[in-house]
Amino acid sequence: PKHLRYSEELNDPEVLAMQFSNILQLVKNHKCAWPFLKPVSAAEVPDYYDHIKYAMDLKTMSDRLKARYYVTRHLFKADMNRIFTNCKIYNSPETEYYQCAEKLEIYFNNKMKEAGLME
Ligand SMILES: COc1cccc2onc(N)c12
Repeated sequence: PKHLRYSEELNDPEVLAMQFSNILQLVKNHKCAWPFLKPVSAAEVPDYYDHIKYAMDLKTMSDRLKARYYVTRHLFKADMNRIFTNCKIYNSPETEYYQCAEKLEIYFNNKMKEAGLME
């Protein structure tokens, strides 16, 4: 029956890539995604890379997706969560950046749950 997700389909890299692509597109289109669309500029934020050793952004994630890097949901989640944790390390809670990270994280987790990728 269609509702049964056979093991190979759950882990099929092609199926996962499609799901990650759909979720990544939705996240990029969220109104709170704007601070995270591209790498933080060292020119605009000179001390950023003194604080943040493992930077991540949504453009880099798109490049990694295209390069077939995301072969498991753990790898995809790890990069997305890095975006949120970096933002909460560098920015204080009352900033728009921090509050965008919180809202985008809730949205991301809901989309992952809807796709059955959050167990
Ligand atoms: C344009 O994004 C930024 C500008 C300035 C500081 C920042 O911390 N985290 C960010 N995404 C960020």
